[in-house]
Amino acid sequence: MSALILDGKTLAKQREQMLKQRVDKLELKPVLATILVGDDPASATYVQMKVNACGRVGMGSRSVTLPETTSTEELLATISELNNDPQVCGILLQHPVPAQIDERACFDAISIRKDVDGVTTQGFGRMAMGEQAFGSATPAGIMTLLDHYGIELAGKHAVVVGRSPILGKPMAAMLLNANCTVTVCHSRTADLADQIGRADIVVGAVGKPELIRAAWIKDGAVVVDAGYHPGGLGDIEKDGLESRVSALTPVPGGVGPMTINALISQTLEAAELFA
Ligand SMILES: NC(=O)C1=CN([C@@H]2O[C@H](COP(=O)(O)OP(=O)(O)OC[C@H]3O[C@@H](n4cnc5c(N)ncnc54)[C@H](OP(=O)(O)O)[C@@H]3O)[C@@H](O)[C@H]2O)C=CC1
Ligand SMILES: Nc1nc(=O)c2c([nH]1)NC[C@@H]1CN(c3ccc(C(=O)N[C@@H](CCC(=O)O)C(=O)O)cc3)C=[N+]21
Repeated sequence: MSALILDGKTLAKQREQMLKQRVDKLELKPVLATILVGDDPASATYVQMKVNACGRVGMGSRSVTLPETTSTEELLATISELNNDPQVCGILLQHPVPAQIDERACFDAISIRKDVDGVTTQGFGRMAMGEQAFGSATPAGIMTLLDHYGIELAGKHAVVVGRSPILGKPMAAMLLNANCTVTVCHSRTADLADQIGRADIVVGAVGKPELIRAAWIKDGAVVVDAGYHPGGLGDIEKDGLESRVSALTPVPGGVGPMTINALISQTLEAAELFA
């Protein structure tokens, strides 16, 4: 057996063609506002990738950059301006923000209609309850990828490793909504290897290079790796996996491009729904 490669890079490109056609039909071009606080080079690169993706599908973007010393109040004021700007359809606040800022308060200040990155408490709650909401971009992108490749979810045991507000937790809720039986593991999980060994679907969202060992994963599983570390390593060790699992996301070229695609796709939806 050779694993099906869940090629997010190619799927994101295909979906951009469709998005472009939808953008071209709109009278006003949708604008995504990006907010980058501080000067972390990796964050700046990610934000630039999002801005570039907007450009490729014909959407506009507005990049706000704030200094490392920004206070919560200053960031809240910026968000409030963007909430009130009728040209702006979506707001992305790049995580993480500097430590002096109350990130949760700032995420939650984003208008629910403009929360195209799915970071607000209200958006999370609505998504978890199955109401209309924009999902958190990374797990939403993963769900689109799994759906595109026809990966069956109902009745499957999914093990999500990580419970962060924008990745692990919403991922677990989305898989639950798709009728998986979901286990969520985290840093206090006592028997990670055993939990992973029971998974039909494994999602690595830990942020530690190859913490999840290939040997823990059972034959035929679906392996989704959200991690990305220097040297092209993910959160999941891939040695020997390709010949014995049923499907696998590459790193890079798997989850990352789908995250960006989910963000711009939800920005367009916001424009179509609310502009
Ligand atoms: N491709 C993409 O678009 C994106 C990729 N990422 C990547 O995904 C990964 C996770 O990101 P993010 O969720 O933001 O990270 P966080 O650091 O916010 O969360 C990491 C999670 O992993 C858990 N964890 C840490 N150590 C262990 C351990 N030894 N055993 C089990 N669980 C552990 C933590 O548990 P606890 O809660 O107990 O502390 C926490 O819930 C990173 O590699 C990041 O780069 C992130 C966002 C987008
Ligand atoms: N509010 C918020 N929302 C986010 O969605 C968010 C965030 N903050 N903070 C940081 C993480 C990280 N993130 C990535 C997006 C794309 C790639 C991506 O496309 N990576 C390429 C590789 C890129 C390269 O080569 O450097 C790939 O995996 O193929 C990676 C990581 C979104 N994040």
